[in-house]
Amino acid sequence: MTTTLDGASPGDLAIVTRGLRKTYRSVTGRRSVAVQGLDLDVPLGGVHGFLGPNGSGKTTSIRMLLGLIHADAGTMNVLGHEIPRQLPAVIKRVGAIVEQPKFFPTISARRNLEILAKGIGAPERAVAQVLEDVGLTDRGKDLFKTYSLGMKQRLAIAATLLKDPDLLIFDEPTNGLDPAGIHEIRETMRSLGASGKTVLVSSHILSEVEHVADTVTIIGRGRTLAQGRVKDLLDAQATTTVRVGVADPDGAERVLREGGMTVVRDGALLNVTGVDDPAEITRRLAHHEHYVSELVAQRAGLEAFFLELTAGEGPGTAAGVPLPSHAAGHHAASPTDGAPQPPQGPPANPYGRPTSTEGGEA
Ligand SMILES: Nc1ncnc2c1ncn2[C@@H]1O[C@H](COP(=O)(O)OP(=O)(O)OP(=O)(O)O)[C@@H](O)[C@H]1O
Repeated sequence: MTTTLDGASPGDLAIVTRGLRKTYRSVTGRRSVAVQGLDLDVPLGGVHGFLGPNGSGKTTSIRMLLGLIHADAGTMNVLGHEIPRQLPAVIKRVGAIVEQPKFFPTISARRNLEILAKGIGAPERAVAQVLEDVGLTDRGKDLFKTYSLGMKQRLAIAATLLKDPDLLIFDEPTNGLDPAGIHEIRETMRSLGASGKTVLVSSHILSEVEHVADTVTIIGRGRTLAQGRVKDLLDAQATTTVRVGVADPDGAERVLREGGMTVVRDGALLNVTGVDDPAEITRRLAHHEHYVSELVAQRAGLEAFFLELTAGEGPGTAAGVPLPSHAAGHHAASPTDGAPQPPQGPPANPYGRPTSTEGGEA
């Protein structure tokens, strides 16, 4: 199924892929489809989350977009240029962190950037600017080896900014960081998106996308499951749980069940689903002389939506799941190969790693 960002015209999009496909072949000759018909629409400006379980094809897709590996089929367009044919014309406008960049540990962060700037032909004045962009101006003189992991990652982002790119692509940029480091990177991504750049950030961490991204593409098994504005995807969720506190939870539970609602007990509290309007709960309980002391409607988060969408979409599964009718979307390079595989049962852990990652391009 194809989902595209609602109302977006090609001129509004930083990245467009259609039917993108990549198969890997393992050393034993086994083929596995890493990306199977990915449709990706990334709007210009802002942060776009590229969300999927481990092994769902995010890195492979990004590598194809950056011309690091070949696609088997499909089309890619980055900033209006056909990839890979017109890659040389656009690559200067793209900054990416796909693997950890190497810095010299015993020289300062600033000096590292100066060396890099010289190497890529960026003006020297860009160094001060990018240090400021990632909030490292005050620590620029410090040796790289004294940096925390979060600061190292921010320096990596600063390096991608030297060319003043329009499009930034970060593959799992917060991996391995502690909460403070994650916070730093999120802030940096948000401010880059707010400054008008397009940031594509891949993640298997739902809260990352929920907190940072304006729009999101959710993938499973190398295919687009849903795309859209994060807010729209959340707003469209039907499942609302209402948390209810009453003096007599047993009696209230009975009354609500008789009314066709689903009730799950949480100690003295009741978690109620299966009701369109929470007011219906208070009405029904009051009618039976149960008076509500607490009532909180809790919308399921992106996490619940993601788990619902990707159920049965663990590595290797070809089965699809229905998309929400509103689903729309948008944005992203060493992989292997494969042919379509028959649907398999849902994995015990939707975030489980694939059992085999060996292989090369088919
Ligand atoms: N070089 C390779 N050779 C063979 N198979 C590969 C290779 N690279 C990736 N794969 C397989 O392709 C599938 C997609 O992997 P990919 O790394 O693109 O997913 P991902 O969504 O980025 O996962 P993660 O979040 O774990 O990084 C996986 O099943 C993976 O094992």
